[in-house]
Amino acid sequence: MNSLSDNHGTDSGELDSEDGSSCGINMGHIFNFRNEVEATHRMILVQWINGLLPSLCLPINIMDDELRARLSNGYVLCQILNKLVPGSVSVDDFDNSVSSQTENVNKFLKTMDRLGLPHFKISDLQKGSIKVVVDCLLTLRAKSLQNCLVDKISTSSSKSESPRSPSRIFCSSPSKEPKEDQKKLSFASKFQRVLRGPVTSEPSAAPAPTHPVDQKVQDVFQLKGSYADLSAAKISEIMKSNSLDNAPTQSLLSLVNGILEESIERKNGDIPHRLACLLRRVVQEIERRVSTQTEHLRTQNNLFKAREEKYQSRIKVLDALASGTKEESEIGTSQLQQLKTDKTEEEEKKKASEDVIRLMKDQEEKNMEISTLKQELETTKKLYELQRSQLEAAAKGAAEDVARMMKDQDDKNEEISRLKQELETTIKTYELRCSQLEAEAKSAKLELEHKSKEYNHLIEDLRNKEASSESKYQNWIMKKRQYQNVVDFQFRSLQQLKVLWGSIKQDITQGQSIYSEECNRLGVNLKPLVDATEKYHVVLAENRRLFNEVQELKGNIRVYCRIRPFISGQKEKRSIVEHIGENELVVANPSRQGKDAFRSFKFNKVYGPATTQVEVYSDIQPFVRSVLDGYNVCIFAYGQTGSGKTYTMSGPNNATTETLGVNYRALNDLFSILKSRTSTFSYEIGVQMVEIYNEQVRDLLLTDGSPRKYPFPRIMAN
Ligand SMILES: Nc1ncnc2c1ncn2[C@@H]1O[C@H](COP(=O)(O)OP(=O)(O)OP(=O)(O)O)[C@@H](O)[C@H]1O
Repeated sequence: MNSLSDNHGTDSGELDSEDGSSCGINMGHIFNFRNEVEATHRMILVQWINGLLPSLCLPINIMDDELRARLSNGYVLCQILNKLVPGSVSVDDFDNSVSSQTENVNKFLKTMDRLGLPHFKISDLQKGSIKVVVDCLLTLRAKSLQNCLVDKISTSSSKSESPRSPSRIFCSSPSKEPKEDQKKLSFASKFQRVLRGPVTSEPSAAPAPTHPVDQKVQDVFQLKGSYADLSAAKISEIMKSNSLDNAPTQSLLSLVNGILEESIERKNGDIPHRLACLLRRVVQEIERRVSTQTEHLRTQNNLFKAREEKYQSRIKVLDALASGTKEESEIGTSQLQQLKTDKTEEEEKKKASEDVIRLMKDQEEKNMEISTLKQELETTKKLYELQRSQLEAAAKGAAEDVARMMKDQDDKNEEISRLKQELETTIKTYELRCSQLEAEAKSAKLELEHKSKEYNHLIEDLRNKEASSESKYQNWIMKKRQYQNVVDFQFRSLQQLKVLWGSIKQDITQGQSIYSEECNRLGVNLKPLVDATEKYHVVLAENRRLFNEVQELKGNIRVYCRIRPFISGQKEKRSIVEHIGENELVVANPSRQGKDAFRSFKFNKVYGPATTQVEVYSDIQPFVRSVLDGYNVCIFAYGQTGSGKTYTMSGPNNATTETLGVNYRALNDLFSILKSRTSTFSYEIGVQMVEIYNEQVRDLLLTDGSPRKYPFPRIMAN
């Protein structure tokens, strides 16, 4: 790409597609086109900066990163402003520190803001879009070029403009040097007038150039000397013609740069009026071309976007069709292959047309083609508008179809995924169930085999049992016969027993009659015995009566006296017993003399110290029998302490059969006689034990809490 006009012609040719449905432009070409435009803008900017600051020597094909590096310190930006309006920005010596660079950039941006020019952000200069920076500087360039020309024109044509009129926007600080301050104000005024000037250039409607004038323009472009030497008539002739319209943009830029460089080299900043007019005309032409091409590029860009969207939608449709059923996939694949083939052919065609167009690039024919292309461009524009509307409608419909198909496809995919999940779940469940059933079948099979074996064993057992049952049956038959024989034998024996029982019964009957006869005979014999027994009881009662009468005759109250022996520790000398008789006891009274020195006492019987317990009880025993015959008997001992009462009645401690006292012996006799009379008499025996002490009678057997002292609640009297 050598110039803007070249781009214009080339791109217009490329955008002429065969029809709206199959345009042969790919996305890579669109991006290349954009990059080429941006590269062109960068080249214009670099040329402009190199013109202002020749010492920089920026390469014409500078890349974004390098341009960013050169501008990021802000020093170059401030230098550009100072070059356009000297002293507008105060810049210190170049300092590589970040703060100094940021300060320089801020100064530049503030100045741009004061001038009402578009500016960028510091971040754009550091890592953002360099395009924003380039556009800003190109705007500054365009403004400065156009309005400086206007200023020059107005300055040269009318020297009456007041130097005091400019705004004080650039006077950030009061200057101590009046001349310098006045100079700054003058340039600020010029710049402000520049900003107030027309921005858009008037479109050129010139007809095709005539050949002689074009030759003059070529001469101007190829001028090696000073532009100031150009005659006013020549410039006027160029201005009046439309030769500038057909001139290459690069040539126009070279013309402008040449005039500006010459003006700078002359250092007085003055540009002849005619050159200023020429410059303005050239700049207007350049701006018109830039504007036209920008609009054209925007249109093409939109067209490319529409076609891109269309292709994207078609690709999506084909992808959707490809992801559908197998047949649709094959059809979509074939269509996609066909489309790719078409695209390849179109690309080849496009490359071929590019080659043809490049070969047909001729500087002489280019001017003619531009006018033709303009008309074609208009036609193409209309066609493109029409196609775009059609494509937009088709794209909209296709987008809706695609959206609907995609939605359907999504629904189908969701349904398929859901069905797949259900199928997987069912398969897993089926497999699990199959495994369970297999396991159950295996276990059932094993169980059946086990049961079959058991049944076989049972059948074997049953067969064995059947055999044994048969043998048992035979045994039972044999036993039955044996039992039958036994029963027959027993029946015969029973018959014999019956016969025997009859004979025995007869014998018993005979025995009974004999027994009754004997009983009668015994009764007859027993009667004298009964009479004798009755007589015996009478005799016995008489005997008891006589016995008790004897006892009464002996005396109802009998007093016996027992003299105990000396016990260990007692001295025999001190005994007062002088004589012990059968019924008499004589004791001495040492306090008396004469016949009163001895006293004699009479008793039923007197027992001496050597008398045994048996001898004492022998005189008491008859009273025990009287008790059982119904007489009241009382036996009690009387005497002073230690005289031997307890010994006589109970016996000593650890008494033996020989030494037992009267009480034990009386009870033994009592129960003995009672036992002998059991067949004839019934007795009830009760026991009461009392104590008489200090004329108080106490019941010693009461344990129920009732008072022990006499009178007692119940005294059993037998
Ligand atoms: N006939 C006897 N032969 C041998 N020892 C006897 C005889 N009579 C009593 N004694 C002895 O004399 C002591 C006193 O006897 P015992 O306790 O019977 O007297 P007591 O009259 O019951 O006295 P208390 O009135 O004080 O109870 C006892 O040691 C007892 O063994």
